[in-house]
Amino acid sequence: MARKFPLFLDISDKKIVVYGAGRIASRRVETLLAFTSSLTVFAPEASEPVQKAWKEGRLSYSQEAYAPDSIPEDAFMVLAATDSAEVNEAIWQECRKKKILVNVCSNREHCDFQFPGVAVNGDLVIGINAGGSDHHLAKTWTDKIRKEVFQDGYDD
Ligand SMILES: C[C@@]1(CC(=O)O)C2=NC(=C\c3[nH]c(c(CCC(=O)O)c3CC(=O)O)Cc3[nH]c(c(CC(=O)O)c3CCC(=O)O)/C=C3\N/C(=C\2)[C@@H](CCC(=O)O)[C@]3(C)CC(=O)O)/[C@H]1CCC(=O)O
Ligand SMILES: NC(=O)c1ccc[n+]([C@@H]2O[C@H](COP(=O)([O-])OP(=O)(O)OC[C@H]3O[C@@H](n4cnc5c(N)ncnc54)[C@H](O)[C@@H]3O)[C@@H](O)[C@H]2O)c1
Repeated sequence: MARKFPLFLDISDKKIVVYGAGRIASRRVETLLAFTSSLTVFAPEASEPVQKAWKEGRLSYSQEAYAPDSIPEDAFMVLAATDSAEVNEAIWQECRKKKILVNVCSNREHCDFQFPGVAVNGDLVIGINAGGSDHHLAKTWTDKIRKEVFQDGYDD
């Protein structure tokens, strides 16, 4: 796979739609909430952290499964993160048709962009990507960098 270019986007006022609210979607929602409050989550069942964020008014949540041809035309970015590869593929197809940026967590070939490991501390934002072929490498470096960022990282 081609090496990916890190792009630091202002997504604070962009509409982002996430399908799924399980382990993977919740991890990604938590990351995104550090950058935007314009997030809508669709899933029949939502994890505790997603429900909590919803009750706190930090995101919108609809307890609905993905329905064909329902993705908002004005969505800037969509994450297909359900536990059904078929549903994720259908979301991918619809986004391609509507020219919406899409990430499919179950198929790295169907990602306009890959979701990075992220470490944030104030204005410092570090995104990690290992190309998609070694998820453990991405996780190892994300864990390492997060530790560094939260220690006194300014000492040399
Ligand atoms: C960085 C991070 C961000 C995040 O997810 O938040 C991330 N994956 C993380 C962890 C992780 N991923 C997987 C496991 C279980 C591994 C195991 O058990 O062996 C673990 C470990 C865990 O979860 O602990 C499995 C997996 N991952 C992908 C597929 C599908 C495929 O490869 O086709 C499958 C098989 C699913 C299945 O079996 O169906 C695909 C992608 N995962 C990506 C990102 C994208 C770029 C990756 C890169 O940089 O190289 C990419 C390519 C596309 C995308 O989704 O954007 C996060 C680490 C940071 C953190 O932990 O915070
Ligand atoms: N990219 C990654 O880093 C990574 C890592 C591990 C697994 N995965 C992939 O992620 C998928 C999801 O894993 P998980 O652990 O989050 O699953 P999970 O079982 O914790 O959550 C699944 C979620 O999908 C929702 N859902 C199911 N059908 C839906 C539909 N039709 N419309 C909307 N939402 C729907 C459920 O309500 C639930 O919220 C796995 O199947 C695997 O393919 C990706």
